[in-house]
Amino acid sequence: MASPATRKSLLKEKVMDLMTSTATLPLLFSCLGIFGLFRLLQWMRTKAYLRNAVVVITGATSGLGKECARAFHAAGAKLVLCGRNVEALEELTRELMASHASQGQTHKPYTVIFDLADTGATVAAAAEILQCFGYVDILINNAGISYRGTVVDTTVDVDKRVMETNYFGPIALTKALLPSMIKRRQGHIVAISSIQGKISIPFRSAYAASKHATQAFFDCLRAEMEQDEIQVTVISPGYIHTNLSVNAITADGSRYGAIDKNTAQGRSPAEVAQDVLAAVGKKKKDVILADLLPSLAIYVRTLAPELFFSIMASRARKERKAKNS
Ligand SMILES: NC(=O)C1=CN([C@@H]2O[C@H](COP(=O)(O)OP(=O)(O)OC[C@H]3O[C@@H](n4cnc5c(N)ncnc54)[C@H](OP(=O)(O)O)[C@@H]3O)[C@@H](O)[C@H]2O)C=CC1
Ligand SMILES: CCCCCCCCCCCCCCCC(=O)OCC(=O)COP(=O)(O)O
Repeated sequence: MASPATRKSLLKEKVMDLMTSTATLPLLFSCLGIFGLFRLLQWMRTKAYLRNAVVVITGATSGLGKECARAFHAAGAKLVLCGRNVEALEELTRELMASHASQGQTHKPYTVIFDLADTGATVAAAAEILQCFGYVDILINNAGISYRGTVVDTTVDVDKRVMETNYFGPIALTKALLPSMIKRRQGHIVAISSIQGKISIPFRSAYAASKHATQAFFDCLRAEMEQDEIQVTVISPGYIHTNLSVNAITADGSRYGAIDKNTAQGRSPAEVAQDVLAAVGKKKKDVILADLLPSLAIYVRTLAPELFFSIMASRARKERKAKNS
């Protein structure tokens, strides 16, 4: 019997033979060529899909929404920027018009001002949005607020406020824009959810519930819309370095007002916006944009729920202890 060293060198020889044989090399180059060609075609299709597309972005005044506005504008999209803060949207419009980030033609964005927590205003805003370019190709439901608090201390009004902004607002806007998309047999709805739309962590009940509801709603919509050729993409990011925690509301409805360590250490919103652009361009259905641990946590929640629940309970104990000490 050959020694391990001899076996290793025999194997190496065989691999080298195979690699350099007249049949393998052309096959290898053909595979690489086909892969390269496939990537090139995919890149060209993505570019064509986004160029001149009418893209509506909610929550464009800050954080991820603002970065999505920059990314989609540079990709040549026709933007409708939505938010509550007129000055912030006007400033962003000026910045985009002055920017030279795109190599191709860019378009002057429209702005539509409304509060997503007000369903009537949201439905009226949809009509205004449709008037901007006459139709909508891509709606990015990005606006949202977070929350921090214990279930027992939190008033139902706070739960409702979070649900209004993160769930009822986006679904009202989606429902108001869908008929025109269906008529054109063309459209793409994007929901910016969260890892917390897949798993629930302690002291985030209202936020996690709103994001789970978002995931469920848009999963149903995707199935229903297939026959009308409307695309639905749900994107679930991990922590992003934005003002989300600063703007979060607490158990009594007051502003949290601080940037959390996890948020501060989160990904840059510009980077995440590039991932959103790529996911939309490739018409992905469900995308997780997070590190290994949160991604693993989703599998643990499904495959070993008891383990996940005990990890969360211990997390709750630790956080409570840290707060009380
Ligand atoms: N940051 C993170 O760690 C993560 C964020 N996300 C999600 O990303 C999305 C964007 O959040 P992010 O950029 O981080 O946070 P920001 O707080 O920076 O941005 C939130 C945006 O939502 C808008 N908004 C909030 N409430 C309303 C409302 N009632 N009506 C209209 N617009 C409103 C804000 O507008 P205004 O300026 O008027 O307040 C702002 O433009 C959210 O859906 C969030 O859940 C998901 C995972 C992680
Ligand atoms: C044996 C292996 C066990 C592995 C399981 C590990 C479980 C680790 C838990 C990880 C929890 C990750 C939570 C991530 C939360 C997140 O990314 O949220 C994104 C947000 O939406 C942030 O909003 P917030 O307001 O909470 O800042």
